[in-house]
Amino acid sequence: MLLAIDCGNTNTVFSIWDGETFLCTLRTSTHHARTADAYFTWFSTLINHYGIKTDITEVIISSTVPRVVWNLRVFADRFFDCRPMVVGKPECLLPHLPRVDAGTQVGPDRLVNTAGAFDRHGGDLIVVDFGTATTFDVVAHDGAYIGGVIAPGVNLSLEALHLAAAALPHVDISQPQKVIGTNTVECMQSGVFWGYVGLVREICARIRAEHDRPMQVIATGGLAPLFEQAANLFDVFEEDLTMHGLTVIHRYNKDNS
Ligand SMILES: Nc1ncnc2c1ncn2[C@@H]1O[C@H](COP(=O)(O)OP(=O)(O)O)[C@@H](O)[C@H]1O
Ligand SMILES: CC(C)(COP(=O)(O)O)[C@@H](O)C(=O)NCCC(=O)O
Ligand SMILES: [K+]
Repeated sequence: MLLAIDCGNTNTVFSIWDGETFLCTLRTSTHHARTADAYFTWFSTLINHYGIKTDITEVIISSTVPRVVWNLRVFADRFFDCRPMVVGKPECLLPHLPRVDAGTQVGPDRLVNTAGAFDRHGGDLIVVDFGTATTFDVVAHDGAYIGGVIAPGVNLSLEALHLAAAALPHVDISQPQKVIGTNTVECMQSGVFWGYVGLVREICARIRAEHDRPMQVIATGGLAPLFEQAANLFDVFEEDLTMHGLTVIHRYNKDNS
């Protein structure tokens, strides 16, 4: 069995893949100081709690936070007796090489999303991932990542208002009923929510105009469903896209090693 680990700047997600389905998905906050032993204590507690029978022999990691990789490597080595594949490292092959400026480091999560989306939908895609940042990954007709857009994340934008302005409270995102807010919280939610709808629409339209081939928009990330309900922004929402991409890259490496 494969343990796929997707470490974002806010959360780290672990999924167990038995070759056909994900047996479970577990989420913890990202902390670079968390030790391999701490990961295992947390992981084994939840696995036992859910009564999941696991036989993990392989691990693949994608991390947007370079500092956590060392402890995750120790975790894989100590508890599953394996050397993990780490996306972005030279020894981890990609089905399609990114076409970007020389020397550019593409976020591994974006390479993984590209692989996952191409496997399911073929090429000419915009993958929108609502994480700490909101990323738009452009997938060419042949499956290569060819660039994209990085925008501040939804919660980051709300938090920035709170941190920078003394009178603005911490607010959770939700879809306001109206655009014109009649209290501070509604005004903030309106600015971020409807501002975001506009951001996604405009960026996708401009990518489409530059790309000059028809494109599908695939959305992923915890907050995507909120926007899916509000406006016709995406063709598909796939919660497990990043995890699927990790299984695709893992299989590609097995087949080509
Ligand atoms: N289902 C959800 N509902 C509401 N907020 C969520 C949900 N999933 C994630 N978030 C929030 O969205 C932001 C991005 O989370 P996540 O997608 O885990 O980011 P990353 O991949 O960058 O770690 C965080 O602020 C997180 O708390
Ligand atoms: C843009 C990101 C911060 C998004 O990370 P996330 O929101 O998933 O935590 C990450 O993909 C990253 O660090 N990228 C490196 C720069 C690039 O992709 O061009
Ligand atoms: K992500």
